Amino acid sequence: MTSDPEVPRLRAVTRSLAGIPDLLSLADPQRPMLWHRDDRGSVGLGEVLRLGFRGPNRFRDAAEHWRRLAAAAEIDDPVGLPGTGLVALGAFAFDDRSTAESVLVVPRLVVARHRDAAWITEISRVDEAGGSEITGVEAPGVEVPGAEAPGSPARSSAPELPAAAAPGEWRGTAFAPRALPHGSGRSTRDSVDAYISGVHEAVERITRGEAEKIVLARQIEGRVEAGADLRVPLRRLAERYLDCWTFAVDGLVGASPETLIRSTGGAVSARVLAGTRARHDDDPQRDARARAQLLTSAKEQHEHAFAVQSVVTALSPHVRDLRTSEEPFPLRLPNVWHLATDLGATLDELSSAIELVGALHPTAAVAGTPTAAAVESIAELEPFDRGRYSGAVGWIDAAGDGEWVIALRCAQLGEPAADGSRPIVASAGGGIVAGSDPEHELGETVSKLRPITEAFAE
Ligand SMILES: C=C(O[C@H]1C=CC=C(C(=O)O)[C@@H]1O)C(=O)O
Repeated sequence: MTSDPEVPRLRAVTRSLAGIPDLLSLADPQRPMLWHRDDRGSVGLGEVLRLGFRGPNRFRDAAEHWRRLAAAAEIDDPVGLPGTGLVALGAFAFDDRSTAESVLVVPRLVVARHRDAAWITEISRVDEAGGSEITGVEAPGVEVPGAEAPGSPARSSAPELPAAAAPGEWRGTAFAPRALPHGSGRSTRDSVDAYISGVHEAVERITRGEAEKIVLARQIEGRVEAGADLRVPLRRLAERYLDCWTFAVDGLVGASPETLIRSTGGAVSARVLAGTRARHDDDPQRDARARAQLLTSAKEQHEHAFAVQSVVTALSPHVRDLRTSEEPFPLRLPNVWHLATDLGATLDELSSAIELVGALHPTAAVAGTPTAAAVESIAELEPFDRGRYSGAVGWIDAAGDGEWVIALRCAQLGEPAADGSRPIVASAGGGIVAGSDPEHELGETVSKLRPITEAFAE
């Protein structure tokens, strides 16, 4: 711990839990904060600190701020696993010019598990309670069911495992193509037409040699009723998309299959996806054909290779012993097949997970190749600000370890209107390369939107 007058001093107290809690049931029904995959994850409750960043330096500024915050923090953490002690969950915008804020949120309480280990962390501001002696925990000395204090310093009492909020209402959300933003100057009738004409234009740009790959997206929108229990769609995502990270951070909810970077104790890994075919669960032969087509399509392999190369190039200066799976493999999700490549490496320097995210973003899986030309084309051809869609979402701890995925298969909730209902916008896109067919690409976005449209259905 160091003293840095410019950052708030936080205190984090972590204790093991004797049992494994059901994380999802603990989440706030209206403002869930969640990071979850299979037998791993965490739920955040309340907010101790929110840091906002914008512009081209948002990753660098966030990494620097977090480093100072972590250095100044008092951490009482006998558990000592990645994600114990001080943590923040975060979501970053895709574009440098986005009006959407990139955030790091430090929850007041974190309940987490990693396989058979579970813990609870309580975080408080030292300065607010007037000195380093504060415990930041309620009812000091009270023995809390389910929480142990293994050999902890005397001044820390065990954080209290909260009760799950009672189940709330869920009546579903219907989505429709998003209305074109007012004054977008488009001659097209609606956002689906705008997407189709955008794909045509992207293919023309690629044919003229202005780029090799451009990832174009479209949006759909709906409203979530006042008081709706968002744990319902989150649980559906978590139970259905077992190979994905289900997340909820500052109103960004989804289940992403693409690990941008996982960095724990010097080991780094990533999963690159690009190349897609719709699944056909009801027709096994058709499904097998879709899988075979994906694996043998020169166009899909080409599109995938761009994405892998972009990650290898961006990661190489920060790691050694970089290895990739030999050939792209088919990743089966409930809605789509993807071509996937896993990467592993050893961290070569003291880069935090957010610094690695900043080095990698935007990969060719969400922007295209070459990056600058692709990002410009996206800004010109998509009639909306992507916000945090195709940005990064994940968590970081005081050691700089963390897990970050590309914000895909997701939707952003807005602030409540006068009647309490909240707007929600879901986005999905695909890589356009030479020879891409606009109707096929549109169909691919429908498949990629399924996790959200189905999770939010009645
Ligand atoms: C841009 C998206 O997916 C990317 C990730 C996997 C496969 C992709 C593709 O095949 O085009 C995209 O690059 C999205 O889901 O919105």
